[in-house]
Amino acid sequence: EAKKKRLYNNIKMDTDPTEFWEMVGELGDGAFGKVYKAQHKEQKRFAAAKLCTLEDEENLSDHMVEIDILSEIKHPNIVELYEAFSIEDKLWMLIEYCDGGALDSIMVELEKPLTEPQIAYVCRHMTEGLNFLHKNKVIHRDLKAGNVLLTMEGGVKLADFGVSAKNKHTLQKHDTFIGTPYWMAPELVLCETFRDNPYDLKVDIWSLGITLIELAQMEPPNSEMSPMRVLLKIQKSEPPTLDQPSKWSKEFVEFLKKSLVKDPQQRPATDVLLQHRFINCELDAKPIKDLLLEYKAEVVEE
Ligand SMILES: COc1ccc(Nc2ncnc(-c3cccnc3Nc3cc(NC(=O)c4cccc(C(F)(F)F)c4)ccc3C)n2)cc1
Repeated sequence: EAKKKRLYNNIKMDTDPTEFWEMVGELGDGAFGKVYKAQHKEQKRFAAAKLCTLEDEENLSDHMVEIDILSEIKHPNIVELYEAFSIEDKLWMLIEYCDGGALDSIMVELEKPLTEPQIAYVCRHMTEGLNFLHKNKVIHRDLKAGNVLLTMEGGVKLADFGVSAKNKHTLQKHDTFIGTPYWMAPELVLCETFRDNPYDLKVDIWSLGITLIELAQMEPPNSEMSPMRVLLKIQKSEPPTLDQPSKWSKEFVEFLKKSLVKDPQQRPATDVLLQHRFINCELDAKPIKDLLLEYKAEVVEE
């Protein structure tokens, strides 16, 4: 009963969020349900509001895990949960609104990849966020540019919009859902039934490396292949590399070589990567803020 009590103390029960928040736009209508842009009636701050209609007890507990994680994980490089409401069979989650949007949409809109200074800045903050998640025994499991949000003042926030978001805690029951395979670590591909493996947080280190290649080339490696073919390729091939290594600094090439190691035991943890010279230096927000100004100009033009 205590656990149930704890689970519910992060949620305002039998309260309608529209008492406090005004829905001012729509952000998405995906597998996860409807997502609105909302503004607090008093504080005027913005939020992304996800409405989940609860089918059954099971998916309520799934949403609870997500709320539980986001309630205990407060870090500048992880999206912040402002508050959650439950009313009848509806569950609302209000997340800090990141006005830059997701990194993959920015590259698609601008039709170009990121520059190395932009990649180094994003990589530093993604690694800080991952480090915090891992210290709290949370595995992301679906790291990719589409799950990285930016803010106009240069904030970089890890998010998770995937349906796999529910199975985050290592103690979660085995999830049957396979995440997007392109970013998947070899050991995850090898034995999909892999569970409670001590190195399982190392899967995020591999996906971080794949995400950096995605930021440099707009697509992850093997994106031209079908998801099924990719699973086999990841498992039997050497780790992927940048298409044109000579175009990039040796620090970047070396950072990738470290994160994309097939054996999870040999793959470095986040605290080791944070010491690497590719990201352990003065990183300026300006390149990312310039990228966002370009992006906003582009979007306004349309
Ligand atoms: C289309 O243009 C835009 C412009 C701005 C934004 N900004 C924005 N800012 C914040 N959230 C969102 C968002 C968009 C679509 C769906 N969900 C969004 N946020 C959100 C995220 C979550 N959950 C997580 O991100 C999450 C879940 C589990 C674990 C984790 C993590 F491991 F990262 F901590 C993160 C829950 C509820 C919501 C509303 N979108 C998005 C698209």
